[in-house]
Amino acid sequence: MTARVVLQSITKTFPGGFEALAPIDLALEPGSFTGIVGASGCGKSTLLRIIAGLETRSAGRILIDGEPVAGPGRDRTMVFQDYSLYPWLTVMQNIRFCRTLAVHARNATDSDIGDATRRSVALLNLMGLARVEHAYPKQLSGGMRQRVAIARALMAKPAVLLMDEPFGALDAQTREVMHDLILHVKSAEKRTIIFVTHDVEEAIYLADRVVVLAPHPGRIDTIEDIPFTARHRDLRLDPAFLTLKRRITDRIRATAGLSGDLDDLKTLTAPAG
Ligand SMILES: Nc1ncnc2c1ncn2[C@@H]1O[C@H](COP(=O)(O)OP(=O)(O)OP(=O)(O)O)[C@@H](O)[C@H]1O
Repeated sequence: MTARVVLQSITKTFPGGFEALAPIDLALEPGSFTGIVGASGCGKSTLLRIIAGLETRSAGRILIDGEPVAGPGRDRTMVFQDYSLYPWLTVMQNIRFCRTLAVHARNATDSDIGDATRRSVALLNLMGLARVEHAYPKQLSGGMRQRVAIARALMAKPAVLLMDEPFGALDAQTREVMHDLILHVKSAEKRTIIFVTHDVEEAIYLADRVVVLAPHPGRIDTIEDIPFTARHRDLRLDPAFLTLKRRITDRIRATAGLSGDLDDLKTLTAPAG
């Protein structure tokens, strides 16, 4: 299950009058993977939270497969940087938690329970967690915890998966493993994915489209279609990849009012002689 997501003139002004988002218009095709990047404070998380229904919008509409949505719904789930797992539950119990509540609330049949069990086992395998099914979050590495959080987010078969800096707290090697895992999830699960990150390289590697937001107020600056069809380790060293990375990084710096790049800075600050 996947969905077309349309943002129509979404704005956000926080109480007190701070304009975080100017009108944002964006259409995301079913099964697409959109990376959102931009300078710190440009409104990436605010936009994602509005799509999730965790933050109110000041104006505009969100359409999921043509239907306007207000507030959170099971069609959209979110993965945060800090895992937000329940420490007193095992890996499997964490993955099943929301589903267990939903099943009890609906006076579930044996068939509902059977479906939920099959789904959680499939996700456990998909995320490479079978070995740690009975472990508690504190016994896991950061990468493993984030796998649990992703599996939990996928449990309800959301049409839209929202990810806010999900790998921001992980070391470089673990991030690379997670990148390939999330691409595997994308091909296995076919969700519409929106992924916020500070890391331009990560956005290009994962996404088929990268949206650059400009700050003050947050608005779309540029949209880059990512032309690479296959992902592999060496892609990050491909000249076309590096050119794209440079172009997006330059846009972010320009929108933040930084004109020179780091090489200029080194030249300027290098000792004379
Ligand atoms: N509850 C709030 N009340 C007032 N201002 C807020 C609130 N939440 C966020 N902001 C402001 O809105 C702007 C956008 O914040 P947001 O967290 O969405 O940016 P971001 O691009 O995700 O930032 P970062 O990259 O640093 O995580 C920032 O200037 C922030 O200070």
